[in-house]
Amino acid sequence: MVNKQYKRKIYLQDKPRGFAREEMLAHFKPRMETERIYSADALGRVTAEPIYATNSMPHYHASAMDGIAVIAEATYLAHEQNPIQLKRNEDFVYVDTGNEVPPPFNAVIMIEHVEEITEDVLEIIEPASPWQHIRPIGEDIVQEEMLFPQGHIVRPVDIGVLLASQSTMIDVIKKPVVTVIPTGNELITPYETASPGKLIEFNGTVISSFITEWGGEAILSPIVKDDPEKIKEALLHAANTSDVVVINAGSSAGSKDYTVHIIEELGEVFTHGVATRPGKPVIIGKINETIVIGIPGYPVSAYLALEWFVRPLVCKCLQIPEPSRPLLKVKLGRRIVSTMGAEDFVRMNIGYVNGEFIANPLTRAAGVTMSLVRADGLLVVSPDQLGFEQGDIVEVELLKPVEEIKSAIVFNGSHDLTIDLLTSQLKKNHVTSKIISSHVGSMAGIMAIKKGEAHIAGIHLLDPETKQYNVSYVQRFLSGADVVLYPFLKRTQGWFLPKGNPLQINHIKDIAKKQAHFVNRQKGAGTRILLDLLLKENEITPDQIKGYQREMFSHLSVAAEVKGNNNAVGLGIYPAAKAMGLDFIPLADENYDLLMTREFFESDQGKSLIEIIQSEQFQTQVNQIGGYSVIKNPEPIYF
Ligand SMILES: Nc1nc2c(c(=O)[nH]1)N[C@H]1C(S)=C(S)[C@@H](COP(=O)(O)OP(=O)(O)OC[C@H]3O[C@@H](n4cnc5c(N)ncnc54)[C@H](O)[C@@H]3O)O[C@H]1N2
Ligand code: MOO
Repeated sequence: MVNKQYKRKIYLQDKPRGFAREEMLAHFKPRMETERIYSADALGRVTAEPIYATNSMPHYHASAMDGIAVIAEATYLAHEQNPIQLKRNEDFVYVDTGNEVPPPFNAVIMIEHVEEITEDVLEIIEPASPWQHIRPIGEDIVQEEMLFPQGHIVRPVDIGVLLASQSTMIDVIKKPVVTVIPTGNELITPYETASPGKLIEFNGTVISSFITEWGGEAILSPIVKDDPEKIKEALLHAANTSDVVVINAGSSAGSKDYTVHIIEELGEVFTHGVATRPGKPVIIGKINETIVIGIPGYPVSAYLALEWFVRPLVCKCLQIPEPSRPLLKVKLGRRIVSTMGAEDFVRMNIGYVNGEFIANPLTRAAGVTMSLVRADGLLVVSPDQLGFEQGDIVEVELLKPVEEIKSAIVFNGSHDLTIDLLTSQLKKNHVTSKIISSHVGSMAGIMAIKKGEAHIAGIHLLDPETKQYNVSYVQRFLSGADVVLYPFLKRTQGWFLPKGNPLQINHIKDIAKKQAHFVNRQKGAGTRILLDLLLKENEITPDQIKGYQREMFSHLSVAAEVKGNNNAVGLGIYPAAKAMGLDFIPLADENYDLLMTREFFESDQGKSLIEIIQSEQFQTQVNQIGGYSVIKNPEPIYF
């Protein structure tokens, strides 16, 4: 059968997110079904009815101590001058904690308060009051007492109470069924071999995991190809078997983005496009009584849209309020620009430096999943705002616990593989410590220290005049600041070449001559400064270097780029070349040092870091990488 032609839809709406959500919720009539389940399996489930205790706890009078059960009235005359003797089985019985206190006994005396005359005769010198050290029936739970109202989310302690009172089965709200359909001709499973143009399908599993975490029952459909008939079939089946359907990708304006037309054909579409960045191309519609949501393919957009639109539906089904995140006031380390008319969601790194929470935006690219892994918070810029200035105090939604953010060491500047080793060693020695690093290049690292945004910066900046590393830069840019330069590593810089060096590059002049594709680093990176110096020394201008304008942000990304292109060449450190299996021609040894605020250097965290750096274990690990040597017990340089 020939597929019906669907016209490419180019103009998306810019509907306010709140409006789209309310409109969607108004259309959604949850099934309100309940089910009876074992209390032992009820973790995280929502009670459908008030729950009453089936039995009391304790369900008999129980001794609260190890000792003897007595009749209180028979002990009243006991005192130091008038010890009373008690006969076993007549006046007392031995009881342990939790044993029944049998009638007619009505009090317990702790074993350490009795004197043993013989095994069967004891003496006491203090009276017991009625019911002392006894847990009476129902002390904890009384039969028929209401344990939980309806709408209660069952926690581990709640399960204890349910079982203790023999309320072994309870009625809970049925989990809403959410079917997740990943679409796209280009998608393969993570277990297949990847090749250019083939994308690994992971959104489906992430989306399903979110739904499970929120209390829904996720059904992940197999990948559906960009074929209108196949999509229609999958949507119809899902709509018939679910409360909510999430269809991923194909939501935008691409030539194969049919989803919106198909939903329109099978039901109705309320929204196509919301006024948010990212996350704009969202589709919201309905097939019969099932809400269908098309969420954008880009992972960050997808997960945000899922939280905006699918979570409210799950919560509505479960009749629970939507949780909100804690907020934290932070100072902005950088200016944030936002588009007028759209709500902006900016992933933020937050550091606690010099007693202040400083937040900096992470990449805004919607395809960078690591940004969500790394983000400490989310800054929401409302549609009527053009953004914020550096230094503004703003409120961010927290994605991580504030204690974790507060105890993190903020590392900035140039990236080095040994920093990852340092991070893991620190984590091993001090479980509560961690290093969060953003790789912005040496110069930006110096600036971050200057602005109070980082505790440490890794720097390797060659002064073209003195041919010395780092010191003159710190003097120039941080004069008067209370900082310490800790000499850390010597590492080998050199040319990155595809295996076998196909273009036979042996010198910087060869790069220009042979028109090799050079993979450059960003301005301010130490490696870039080295390159610019080499160009100058050899009287080569940047326009003679192909690829000079395009900048990468780390040694590893340069190496990855060189690996993929036989005409490419890059400049960087040996371990990155080794990691990617490239050829490497050494050029120079450089100093990679750690610039720290003096406050951090002298703090306990600073001291443990230095201790790790100077440990034999760490130095052996670093030597094993190759191309490195850690400087042993250097003199810190104060400015
Ligand atoms: N001309 C225009 N192009 C695009 C627009 C636009 O307004 N005009 N919007 C852009 C925005 S914003 C987004 S977001 C995306 C949304 O695209 P789709 O929802 O149609 O998704 P695809 O194009 O199929 O995929 C985009 C991208 O997402 C990743 N992806 C998709 N599915 C999965 C999956 N199951 N697992 C993991 N990753 C997935 C993948 O990287 C795709 O390349 O459109 C822009 N274009
Ligand atoms: O709106 Mo898209 O969802 O930026 O990535």
